[in-house]
Amino acid sequence: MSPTPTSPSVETFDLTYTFPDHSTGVQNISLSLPPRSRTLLIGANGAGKTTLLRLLAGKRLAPSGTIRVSGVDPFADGLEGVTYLGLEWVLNAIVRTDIGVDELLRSVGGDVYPDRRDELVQVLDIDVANWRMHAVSDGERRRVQLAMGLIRPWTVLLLDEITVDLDVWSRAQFLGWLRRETEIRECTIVYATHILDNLAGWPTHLVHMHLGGVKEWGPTEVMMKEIDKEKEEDETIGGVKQKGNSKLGRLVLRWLKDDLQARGPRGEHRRGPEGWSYIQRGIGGYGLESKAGQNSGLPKKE
Ligand SMILES: Nc1ncnc2c1ncn2[C@@H]1O[C@H](COP(=O)(O)OP(=O)(O)OP(=O)(O)O)[C@@H](O)[C@H]1O
Repeated sequence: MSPTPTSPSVETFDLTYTFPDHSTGVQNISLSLPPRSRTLLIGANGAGKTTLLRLLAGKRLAPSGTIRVSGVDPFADGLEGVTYLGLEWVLNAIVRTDIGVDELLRSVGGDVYPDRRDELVQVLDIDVANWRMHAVSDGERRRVQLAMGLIRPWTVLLLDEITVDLDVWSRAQFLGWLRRETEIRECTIVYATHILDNLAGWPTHLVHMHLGGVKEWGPTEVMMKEIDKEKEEDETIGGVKQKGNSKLGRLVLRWLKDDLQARGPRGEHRRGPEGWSYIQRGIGGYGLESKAGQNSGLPKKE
């Protein structure tokens, strides 16, 4: 018999995951995100956000005792109520076929939860009567997909950036709806995103990931303290003056800049007495040096 889920908290205990090719996906992650929290996972490309979300969703096997979602192991117990919306869900072929939105929403429980269906249709501005899925824009298709994924009431929602196609207004409406969900019922959200528009004031918690680990995490107001004290600076990044960014935006830019400096350039080439060598700078191979450059199309010894 599967255990009875408790309140929707998300916890990891010194969680480390190694891919089948022996590279490290995430390492030594300990988090405790309370029920009704809205957590943003922040980190550069390759920091480990998707890997962590997939582990939380029970889609990858974590070492026993390292994850508890609503008090149970999501892989072993296949917890009801956990919704994971990520790339594989977005790529589902059905949403490109000649099918009407009404039929599609019915197929995922629209008639069982009519109030939620109507609310999502309104928030996401979906034309149920006229849209056919083979003839809608990318953003329109994404809105229908979001409605499909969210109609059934979830207790833990794991979102891997899937709002990229939404226009700014629709995304703001959608984020507001997610926020209300955590305010009116017992549910929890973990959201990995690079897009910080309209997110100021949204997250209750921030998790900063770097090279598969969590560098820092905690309630947003604690994490923002450092930036709250500062005067807005005119920092220039990529030749553009960064005036006007939200405090959250400034904090994240600083984190990513520090992370990049700490990691160093990818695949740095170094020329030694025996020719070019290649310094691997990934999670699994940080700082390891090999002679890959000699046979790999990298610059050759002159
Ligand atoms: N199936 C896999 N096998 C081996 N390594 C993988 C696999 N999937 C991802 N990785 C590696 O694990 C690391 C973390 O990847 P992950 O997709 O979790 O990053 P991310 O933070 O979600 O990045 P992004 O912001 O680009 O989506 C990367 O270095 C990636 O190359």
